[in-house]
Amino acid sequence: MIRLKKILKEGKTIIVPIDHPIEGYFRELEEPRRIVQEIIDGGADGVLLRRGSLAKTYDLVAGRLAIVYRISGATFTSGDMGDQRLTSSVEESVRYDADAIAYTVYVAHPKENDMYEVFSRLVEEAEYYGLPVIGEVLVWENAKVDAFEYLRIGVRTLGEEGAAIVKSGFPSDFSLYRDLVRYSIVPVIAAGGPKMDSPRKVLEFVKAVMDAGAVGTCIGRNVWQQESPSKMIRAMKRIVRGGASVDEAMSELL
Ligand SMILES: O=C[C@H](O)COP(=O)(O)O
Repeated sequence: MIRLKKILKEGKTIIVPIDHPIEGYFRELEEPRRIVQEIIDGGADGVLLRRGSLAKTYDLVAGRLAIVYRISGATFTSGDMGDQRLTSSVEESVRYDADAIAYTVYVAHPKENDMYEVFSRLVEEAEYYGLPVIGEVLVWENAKVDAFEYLRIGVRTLGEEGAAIVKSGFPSDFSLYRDLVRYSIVPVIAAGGPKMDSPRKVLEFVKAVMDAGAVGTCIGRNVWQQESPSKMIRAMKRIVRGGASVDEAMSELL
């Protein structure tokens, strides 16, 4: 699969998502071109984005970053981020030259099975075009469940249903993350989350997920909410691609 190789170069990847505006107001995303240029300068492998930001930045992205086209979403203002709907199609993704599509399933949500059904249909359709599907699994925030077990089952289910890569959230007990990755039958990349206390914490997190067997990261806010997103990406790359220590990677932030 040529498209997948553009994303998983030598088996590792750094994808930076900027698909957030549906989920709230983010000052840093006021100028998508500025952030995309930072992502390119940092040397990331791909950018994950929606229709509007892609249209605004296509000339920058083309030939420089793999396009991971986000085709699911739920608005923050709807009050239920877990109620993911399809926002595009395989056909449009191919027309936009996407290298992969990304779809999210919220496990423990009352509509979980509907989301899996849509996911499976997308895989079936995307396979025809050689378009990899990245499945994301998150636990619905209103569910009172054992997040680890739900994530582990979700990660495996997405792989069983044909995800090329699974992007996963984390159990609160991080030591269980390795077990979650081990149960997956496809490569796992780490989701990010709200901004951490310091750049070092971000790099410690990247180191921990790589040590636990992830093949890369799909981290947004903790990249583009830094003073220099491109430097942060370079530091992350030292760990993801070079196996550097956190201290070594920190030198990129000076
Ligand atoms: O698709 C990815 C999400 O928008 C998460 O990004 P984040 O690292 O800011 O949580």
